[in-house]
Amino acid sequence: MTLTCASLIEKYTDIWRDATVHPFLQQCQAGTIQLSQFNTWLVQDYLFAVECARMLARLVGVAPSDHLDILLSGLVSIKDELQWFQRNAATRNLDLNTQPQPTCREYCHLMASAGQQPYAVQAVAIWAIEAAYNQAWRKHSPMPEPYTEFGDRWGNSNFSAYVDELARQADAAIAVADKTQHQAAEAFFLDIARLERDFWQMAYQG
Ligand SMILES: Cc1ncc(C[n+]2csc(CCO)c2C)c(N)n1
Repeated sequence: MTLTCASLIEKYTDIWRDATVHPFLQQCQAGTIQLSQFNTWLVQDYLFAVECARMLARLVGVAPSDHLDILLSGLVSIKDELQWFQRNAATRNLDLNTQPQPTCREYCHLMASAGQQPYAVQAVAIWAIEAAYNQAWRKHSPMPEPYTEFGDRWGNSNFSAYVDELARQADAAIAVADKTQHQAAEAFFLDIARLERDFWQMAYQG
């Protein structure tokens, strides 16, 4: 089977479901999530997003020029998103100057390590990270207040279109990559799916 972003989701249906369906999200939707659980997620996801911005910036350094437009639009969104996290944390009196928990730290290390990979592998990895979030929030939408803005941020159709573009670019890069790169891309996909599940679980444990 030709390796594509869609084929990875198809091959690993159960793993992908566990990455995108979790009691944390279900209880946000039911309005029963505890404040400490939600706040843990918010702070740790901010720390994660900072490292994701660095990963995306490294990708800009190695991407073919016709892939830059999409990647740069992602960087602009992250700029906005980091400020949004900061505003949200201030409203909730949360300190963003916090240590990452082990799962967050492991995920950040994985993103840093992607920098040593060829462009095609990095392109699959960034797609998987963004696609997991897009699908997770979409699968649990609509979110009631006060979580509506969170669901809208990552479940909205503009963000879905961005994720589709990332998949298209990753597919184009992987189509001309060798077997070693295919294997590395698949390994990153699996690590990302596992860490997405663990990240929800980390927040759930408060
Ligand atoms: C655990 C976790 N996984 C994926 C994302 C998705 N994501 C990472 S940075 C960013 C900003 C705009 O592209 C988005 C949406 C996340 N936030 N947290």
